[in-house]
Amino acid sequence: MMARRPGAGEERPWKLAEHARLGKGKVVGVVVLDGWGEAPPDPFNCIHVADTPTLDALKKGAPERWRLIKAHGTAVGLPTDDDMGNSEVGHNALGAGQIYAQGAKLVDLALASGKIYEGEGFKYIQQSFETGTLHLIGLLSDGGVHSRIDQLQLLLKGASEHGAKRIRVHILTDGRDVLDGSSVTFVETLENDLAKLREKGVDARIASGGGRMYVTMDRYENDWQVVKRGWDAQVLGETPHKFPSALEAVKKLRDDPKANDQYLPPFVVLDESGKPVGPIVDGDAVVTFNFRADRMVMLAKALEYEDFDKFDRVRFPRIRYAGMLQYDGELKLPSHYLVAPPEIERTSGEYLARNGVRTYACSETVKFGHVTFFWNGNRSGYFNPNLERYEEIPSDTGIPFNVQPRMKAVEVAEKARDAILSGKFDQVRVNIPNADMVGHTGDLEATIVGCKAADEAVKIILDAIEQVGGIFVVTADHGNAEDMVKRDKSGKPIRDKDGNVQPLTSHTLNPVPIAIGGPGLAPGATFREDLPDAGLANVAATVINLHGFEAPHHYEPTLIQVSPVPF
Ligand SMILES: O=C(O)[C@H](O)COP(=O)(O)O
Ligand SMILES: [Mn+2]
Ligand SMILES: [Mn+2]
Repeated sequence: MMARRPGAGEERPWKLAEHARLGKGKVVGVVVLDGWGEAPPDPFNCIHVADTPTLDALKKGAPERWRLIKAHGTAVGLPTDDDMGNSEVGHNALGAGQIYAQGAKLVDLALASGKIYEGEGFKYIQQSFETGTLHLIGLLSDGGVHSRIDQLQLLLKGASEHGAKRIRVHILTDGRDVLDGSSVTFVETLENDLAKLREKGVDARIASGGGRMYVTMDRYENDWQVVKRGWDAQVLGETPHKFPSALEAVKKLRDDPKANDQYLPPFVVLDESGKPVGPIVDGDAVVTFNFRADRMVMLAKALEYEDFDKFDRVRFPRIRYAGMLQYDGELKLPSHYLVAPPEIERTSGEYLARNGVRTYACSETVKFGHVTFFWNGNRSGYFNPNLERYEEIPSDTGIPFNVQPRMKAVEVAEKARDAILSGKFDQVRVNIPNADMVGHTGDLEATIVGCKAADEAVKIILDAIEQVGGIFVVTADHGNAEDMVKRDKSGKPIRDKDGNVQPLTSHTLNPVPIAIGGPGLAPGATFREDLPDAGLANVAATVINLHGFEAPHHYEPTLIQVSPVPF
């Protein structure tokens, strides 16, 4: 159910009413376990296999304070209930307390109605079509987390019908939100579409490519070299790997036994005379066709900012650039975009800041923006710098996360512990990344180690909450590590003729747990039983209650009830 939003003219005070039964002044620890879903026990359920005494105790210890909530599909604003959850929509829902139609859906609607071609962003890039090339850069898969190939197909068709005569696609192979190895089929599909466009007289080709985790799609400024590798291929047309076609590139590069879609090296496609077919030059138009923000912001900065010192761009072409969406509402980046992003407003972070609640948020780099930027409705920065402190622990760079599966979980938890014990904060919020980041590698052994580290991190935080008489909320943003194998329709792992299974690197459709507790929680506070379909968006009202306030009326309802406890 979409939240009821206040209508025009309806008064919308920022001051929150005091909760009738829950007091103020307790420290509330909010832990988001990234990629931690609930699934039946199974050898491919790494959370089940891992030693996780802290989370097990929450589940078994107080059944009236542990439950499951929905974290995928329409419950988090995605187009359908076949869409797995992800960090962006998950943290948006957790922080905003309301369900917004998300980027994937907004782009679907704009493409279906044709409104995308009437908007300012498209009209802006269209000015380059007469003399320049239209470049489309983004993730090539049907994962639906950052982009969708069917949207790219519609955009290619629509752009050519609206005047684009020369189109170059710069692909990023996936293997993370979809199965490893599927890149070959996606490239074949795209090559077919481009061939059809060529038959219609449009000069359309794939110009460059690379694996998303090694080329372009870094996030939160963890490693600018990733973006530079993409820049060299997409803008300069210069990479060590050169091929006559993208299909050949992907097939040949995958021949290396260590290769996978996520980490394919960058390549460019050459024409018959040995020249790159599509470097980006003055007068061209560029669209980054991912709808999701986090892994496009860095490239958007490189494409848009005149002043830029993150790497040597060598050439800074004068282009017309538009994002599929505007990726950062605070930075207004990029300034041109094809589809207006969801206007996520009146988030719990803003309400709490305006009601004097002091907040500390922390994660390591690869998830830092999740508990800050996504949590606050895709808004970077503080609501009130005097009340908020956001701290980032640098993530490991240059290695896949199965190499160091404990990641910085304990370091993040120790920062949270110190913040809890300091007495300076009312809310201490963290994201613990392991189950997700290691789960995405498809390495089961490493994921089990990662889940154990995440459990240890939770214990450190719960111990600190115990010490200060506080309250905890432990939940997750979507599933991942609880199901690590490709299954058939009946749920059985699919085995090839040698008995091997294929690891599932993506998120899942599973619900996630939420647990509340701590010495500061009112004895009569338990989960309600009248909200069987509750999802992540119900968490914000819950957290606001635990700070001693009633939640705003237009929020999804709180998960808790408080019965008076007789003396
Ligand atoms: O960007 C990624 O790492 C994956 O596509 C999605 O993972 P996340 O939604 O947990 O960030
Ligand atoms: Mn996540
Ligand atoms: Mn993930």
